Amino acid sequence: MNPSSHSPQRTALSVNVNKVALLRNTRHLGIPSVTRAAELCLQAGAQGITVHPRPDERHIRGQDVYELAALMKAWPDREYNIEGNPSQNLMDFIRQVRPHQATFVPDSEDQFTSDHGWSFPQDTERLAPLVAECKALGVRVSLFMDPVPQQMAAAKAVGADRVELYTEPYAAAWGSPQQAMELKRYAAAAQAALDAGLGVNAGHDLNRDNLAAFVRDVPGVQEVSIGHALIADALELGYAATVQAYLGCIAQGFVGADNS
Ligand SMILES: CC(=O)[C@@H](O)[C@H](O)COP(=O)(O)O
Ligand SMILES: NCC(=O)COP(=O)(O)O
Repeated sequence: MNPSSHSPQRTALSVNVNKVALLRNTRHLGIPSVTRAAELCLQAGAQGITVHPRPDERHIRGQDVYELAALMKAWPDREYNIEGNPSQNLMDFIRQVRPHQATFVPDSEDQFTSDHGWSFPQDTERLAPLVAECKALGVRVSLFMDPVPQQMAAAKAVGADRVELYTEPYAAAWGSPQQAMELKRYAAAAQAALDAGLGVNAGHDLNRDNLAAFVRDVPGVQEVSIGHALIADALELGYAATVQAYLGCIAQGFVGADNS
């Protein structure tokens, strides 16, 4: 891999606070607070906050989306990223809140968790007007994608600014003999995205073990969104120490890529 292919900009960490809301929703007491969690992560240096308000509101609720939007106004140099399926509830939030980034994810209404990306050309006709609407609102669009290099030009053609590489297969292979092959697969997909003129985000099941190698070997990753493992770590370490640990993994990856 050619380290010079990396973006010189260090990968941004966007903390997904879904799982704080999941715990909060098991009582009617308002604790733990989603906005307080986000604020502590931003204070610790996270470059952004991500939410995935699913239609069943199993974790993030509409009110959380609006309260976080208000919080983010006090952090103008940080990014608010809202994920979801634009054929369900996502576009209403985008129109009202106008976050920095909308990440389109092809999940069904009752999906357990995200497990695949968009497919082109099948999804082109459906996505094109929704991507265009986001762009007209001044909202960057990222498309959740499997690491398939051949799909990246089509993601660009539909109007997307970035793709988010779905990293669960990499995370599942981490520490096994398949890890190196998976990293090559993601590196090829990222390079194809960069060659198509897209920015590259990544997320799903990234954690303190697998993050540094991903950032080191996959070119040009502008942003990782991390929720499940990071919030689990925060239960043990606290938000500040956890965010700093994840920022440390990113820094470690950049040093490994000779890119610090
Ligand atoms: C697109 C993606 O990978 C994340 O948004 C993930 O789906 C988190 O959602 P849950 O927290 O509901 O699993
Ligand atoms: N886009 C991925 C995300 O926001 C968090 O995914 P996970 O870390 O909860 O698997």
